Amino acid sequence: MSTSRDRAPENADVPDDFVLPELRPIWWETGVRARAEAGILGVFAELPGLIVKAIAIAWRTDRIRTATVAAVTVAAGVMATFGLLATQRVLVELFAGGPTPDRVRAALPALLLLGAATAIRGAMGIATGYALNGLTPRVNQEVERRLFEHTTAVRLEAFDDDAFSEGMERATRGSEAAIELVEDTMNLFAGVVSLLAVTVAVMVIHPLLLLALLVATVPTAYAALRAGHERFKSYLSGSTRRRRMWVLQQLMAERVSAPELRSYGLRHFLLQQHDRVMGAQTAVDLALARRVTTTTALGSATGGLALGGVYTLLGVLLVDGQIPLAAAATCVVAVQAAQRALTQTTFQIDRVFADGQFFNEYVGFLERAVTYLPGRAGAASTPEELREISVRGVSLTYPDRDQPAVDDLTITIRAGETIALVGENGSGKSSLAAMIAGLREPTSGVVAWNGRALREWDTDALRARIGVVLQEHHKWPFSAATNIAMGDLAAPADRGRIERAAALAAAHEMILDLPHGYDTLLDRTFKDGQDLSGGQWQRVTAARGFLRDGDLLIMDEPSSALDPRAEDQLFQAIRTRQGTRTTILITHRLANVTHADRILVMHDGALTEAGSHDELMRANGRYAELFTLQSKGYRSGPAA
Ligand SMILES: Nc1ncnc2c1ncn2[C@@H]1O[C@H](COP(=O)(O)OP(=O)(O)OP(=O)(O)O)[C@@H](O)[C@H]1O
Repeated sequence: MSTSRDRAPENADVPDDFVLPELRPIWWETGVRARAEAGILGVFAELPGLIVKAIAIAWRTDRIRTATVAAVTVAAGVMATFGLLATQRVLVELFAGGPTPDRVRAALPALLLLGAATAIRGAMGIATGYALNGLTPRVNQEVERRLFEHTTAVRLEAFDDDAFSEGMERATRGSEAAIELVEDTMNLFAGVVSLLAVTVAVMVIHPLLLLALLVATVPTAYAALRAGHERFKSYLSGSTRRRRMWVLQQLMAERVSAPELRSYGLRHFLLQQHDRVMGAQTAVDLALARRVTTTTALGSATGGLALGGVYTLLGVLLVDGQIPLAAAATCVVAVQAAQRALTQTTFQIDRVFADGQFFNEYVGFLERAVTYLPGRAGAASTPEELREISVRGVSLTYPDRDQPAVDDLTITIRAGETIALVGENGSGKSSLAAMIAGLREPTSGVVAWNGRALREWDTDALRARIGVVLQEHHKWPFSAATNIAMGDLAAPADRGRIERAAALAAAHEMILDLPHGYDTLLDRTFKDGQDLSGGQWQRVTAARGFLRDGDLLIMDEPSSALDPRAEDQLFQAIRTRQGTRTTILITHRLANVTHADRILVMHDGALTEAGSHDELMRANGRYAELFTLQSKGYRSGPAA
């Protein structure tokens, strides 16, 4: 009997229920979704509001360029009207009776006028492009800057709110869409002005021709909008498939999945899933191509028939002597100009609508972000050197959680003390430390620095006095030296200081061994970039905390990935702070906390024991139990 082990995974068929589950809707489809759902009438209803928004950002960013684009576009439209009227004049003269040289001579002034109008219009087109090219990068800068001013200032709580984090992703796309929205709006404006120009010219020549113009252009324009609608609808219906494709593409091409893909022989499995999803997508794309071709063909056919009708009407009017030959010929030119302007306009309407949705996300996000900005109680003052931190009746409950992570906790820490926070996973140590560091605000109670609540001090000045080495540290994509220097960017980057901080964290020798020493770029995404091991990263992170040399240093699990020698070196460095600087140390390696002035034991968010190592061992409580448990592992040798 053959078992699954006998079959090579390369040849195994993929069971149906292995297909990827549906992913949550993706932000970049916002515009598409809204466009597909709005229908053509909905688009027209929302368009004015979006246009006003686009003009408002452009105006705020650069009034001169915005006004230039608008004025020059209108002027170009006026030139287009002149051009058409001049065309008609030329034709009137050319179709008049008499010898040809005389007719050409008579048409010459109008011909010169036509040449001038065309040249000026061309120059204005260049001027609009120039002003627009100068405007959009500035819009981009302004919009992006505003976004990141908010994302870097909001309280950490914002990142716990799913809607906020998702909104941030969308807003990033929205900030890019701002340029497109401004460009689309200006192009739409140009299209509408061209249409108006043709309309005015045609009305001047003969009012009846306006009707002819409408009949000849509306079916094609409607077909273009409908085809656009079909495309959006099809795109939306393929959204789940596309997300699956996207995940599969990542899984098959990324560095992180590469080792398991090979060791479990997942190549065939993933390729088969890819074929399946891609096959379905291709079928949908082909069906769409058929529908779009039919719609545009129908539109063109109707437009062609209408145009035939218009030409017949022109013929009848001509024969009847109601319009001169020149006017009829100009009408033919005008219809062609109107069709070009209409193609531009319909295309831009779709784009303004779709890009406008993204920009709406951006605007909405900024409005929500304001509610997450840190509040201030009165004028904030600059904190003096730490004398005492008091935590009074502090609780913290995370959103969507019933149980508080920290529950009515009160402690006082005096300057120079080394405090160890210990307790089982999830007991609330990191949450408490985050509140002491001013990174999170308590749900109730107060954390005070020298007797005044943290929120009463200037946030930046307060944070400058605190160094935090986080359990979930960030791997900054900069050189090793910069990664450490970031601990105190206010001070000049001094290599000696950086190296001393690195030495305290057992990172100096290790960094010297890197290909470019302290200048080694710590990110493989970049050319010549290197990655570090978990423990090596932890040393760099601790060095950053030492460099800051704050009144208070909070170290959350700084040694979880360190080898015994590095760990010993790190804790010796922490001990040198004792008596002069304040340190809060969170660790599960209890052998490292025996020197602490006080050990605070947390359980389910509450403080259950406090005292020195000897006191807690004598008390024989939870700490003694955990310490004995851990030290037993070191004492007992291999089983006989
Ligand atoms: N951002 C968050 N959102 C929701 N709940 C959270 C968040 N961070 C922590 N928690 C929850 O709060 C509780 C306390 O977590 P905390 O990280 O403070 O514990 P800890 O004692 O530091 O744990 P560990 O020893 O594992 O680091 C846990 O139940 C955890 O699941």
